[in-house]
Amino acid sequence: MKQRTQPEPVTSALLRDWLPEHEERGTVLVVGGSRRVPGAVLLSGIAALRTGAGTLQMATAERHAGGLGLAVPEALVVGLPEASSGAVSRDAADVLADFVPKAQSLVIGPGLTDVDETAALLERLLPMVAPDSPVVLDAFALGALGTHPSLGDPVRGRMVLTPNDVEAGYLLDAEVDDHVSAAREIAAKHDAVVNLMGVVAAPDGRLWQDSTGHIGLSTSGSGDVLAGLVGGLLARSPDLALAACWAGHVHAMAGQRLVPRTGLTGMLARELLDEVPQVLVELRTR
Ligand SMILES: NC(=O)C1=CN([C@@H]2O[C@H](COP(=O)(O)OP(=O)(O)OC[C@H]3O[C@@H](n4cnc5c(N)ncnc54)[C@H](O)[C@@H]3O)[C@@H](O)[C@H]2O)[C@@H](O)CC1
Ligand SMILES: Nc1ncnc2c1ncn2[C@@H]1O[C@H](COP(=O)(O)OP(=O)(O)O)[C@@H](O)[C@H]1O
Repeated sequence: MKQRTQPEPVTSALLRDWLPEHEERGTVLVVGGSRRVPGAVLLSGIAALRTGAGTLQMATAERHAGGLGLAVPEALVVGLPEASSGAVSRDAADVLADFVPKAQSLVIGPGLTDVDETAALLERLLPMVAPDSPVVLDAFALGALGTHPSLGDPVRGRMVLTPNDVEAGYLLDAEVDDHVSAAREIAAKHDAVVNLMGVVAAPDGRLWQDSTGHIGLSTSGSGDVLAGLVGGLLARSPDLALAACWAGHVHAMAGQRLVPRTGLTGMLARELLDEVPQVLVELRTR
């Protein structure tokens, strides 16, 4: 396929034709959280429910699993062993072996906080993923992939990466000077669809740029919400580029609408979760 030089703009019209109509809603498994950042996996999990997960499973450090279950009664929660650092331990793979192969889409990374434990965990988890299930990698899962690129081999062609600029730097092992070329390089290097700050790149050269969005989206937890939005869409349609463009657009539209109302607060991430359904309704009916 001829490589695009200029990204195609993401528009509501383009996306509306893409919105996955079939309501087959699968199971989304979110793996994340830690002693230090227990809420990240919750933000991703609720976001996945908002965009399409029929069944949500959240796997996180044992000490927080009960609280998650109360916060999201619709979800199944899995308690995972912790490493001494408080991060989810690589031994969590023993517990997750019962869940990973059955998930229609997976989101791994939000709230994981130790790159060595995360890399060792991914090394065992990714080969377990069902052959046609896509995987969203975010946060420390991206740092792990950046330092050990071969971790992605078992799911090559089935990954969506949602890096921020720091994570993109690890994935490239270089400075990020512009989002278009960085997204394109990461997509080619890791054979993955990438959503980097509103630029979506596919390994086959397709490229989109979303002019929506707002600086206010750069706030704690916002990336966890984005990763969950992608995971929920992937439970409805295995089209990686669709999920990355749609999730990014909904995330950006919600942020653009919220910031004037809420200001640049540090609680935008949870407000995004409540804004998403309204944005989806609007996009469908435009
Ligand atoms: N208040 C916070 O700091 C929050 C942090 N969150 C989560 O907490 C975790 C840590 O986030 P921070 O922003 O503090 O992370 P850092 O600012 O320490 O690092 C940012 C990213 O760089 C990469 N990285 C850092 N050190 C690395 C290393 N030694 N080798 C390879 N890659 C490395 C990781 O992918 C990491 O996600 C992430 O899972 C993130 O999702 C968010 O969920 C929300 C709240
Ligand atoms: N200035 C911006 N314009 C548009 N989108 C943004 C902007 N800042 C952040 N975002 C979006 O929000 C996401 C999360 O931002 P980030 O600062 O990485 O939050 P987190 O620390 O939770 O990962 C980014 O991946 C990007 O999609």
